[in-house]
Amino acid sequence: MRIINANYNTMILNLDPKFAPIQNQEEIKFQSFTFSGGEPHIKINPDFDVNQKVTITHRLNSFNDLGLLCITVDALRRMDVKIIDLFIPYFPAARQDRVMIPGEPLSVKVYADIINAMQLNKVFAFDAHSEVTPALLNNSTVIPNYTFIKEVLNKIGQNVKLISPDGGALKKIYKVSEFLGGVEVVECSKSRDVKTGKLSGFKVYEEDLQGMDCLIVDDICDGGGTFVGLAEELKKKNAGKLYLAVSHGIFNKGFEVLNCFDGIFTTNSFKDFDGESVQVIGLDQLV
Ligand SMILES: O=P(O)(O)OC[C@H]1O[C@@H](O)[C@H](O)[C@@H]1O
Repeated sequence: MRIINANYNTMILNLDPKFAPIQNQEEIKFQSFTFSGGEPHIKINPDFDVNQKVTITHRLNSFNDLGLLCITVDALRRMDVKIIDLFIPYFPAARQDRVMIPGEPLSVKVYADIINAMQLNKVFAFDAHSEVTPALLNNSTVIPNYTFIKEVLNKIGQNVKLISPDGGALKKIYKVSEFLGGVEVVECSKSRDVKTGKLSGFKVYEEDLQGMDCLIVDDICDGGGTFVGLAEELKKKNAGKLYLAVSHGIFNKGFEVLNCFDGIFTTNSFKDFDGESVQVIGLDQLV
């Protein structure tokens, strides 16, 4: 999947310069800062041809990040830039894609509505949690996790089974398997207590894994409970080495809780990692 279309001249505006997922493309210079009242501000260097397409790349992990994006698009429009694309590595609130109990928001729609109001040319999102995100977003393209998982297999070897943690992930994992030339998939399911939302159990739909190495593939690792629980079930079925590959690494409980894994892989879509127990495949290698 390529965000840059060779038919256009494209300038990149990396709102988080450390992130820089698109390489070898000319960048627009800017200064951004926060006013003492807390409002974000940006000054874009006008020294570029506004008839080119501008692709903004930005981690939208908070409403402050969204605020900076909104004023950036406004500034570009006022400079007369007509074609603006956006690359969102981790779509915010993508998991809040349904209202479970009255009183909750449909947060993913709130973010999508705000982005739609900017009337962007194209919006790219990396491995959005469910099909709800692209359904709500205008002109959107989801960049799948295929090349990420391919890179992971390049590191751990091809002789693994792909593990889908739950029914929701099944459609995606079969596409990954097809992309990788038919790597075998093991289907699993997880159940939650309806009232508390807590995980209550896992099923692995294979009798005996016979020492085979297993790679669990999912979009997000948050606390890690899903993967620790599933790892226990896989071990009960005689799995060999266990690996975990998640597109978006939140890891809010750290890596100690995940020490049942022989290797953990993620991207820098959500944050950067420094000397931690995870192997990071940067999005600059994947998009
Ligand atoms: O178990 P933790 O890591 O907290 O949550 C991650 C899981 O929760 C889901 O939304 C994700 O798709 C993943 O399956």
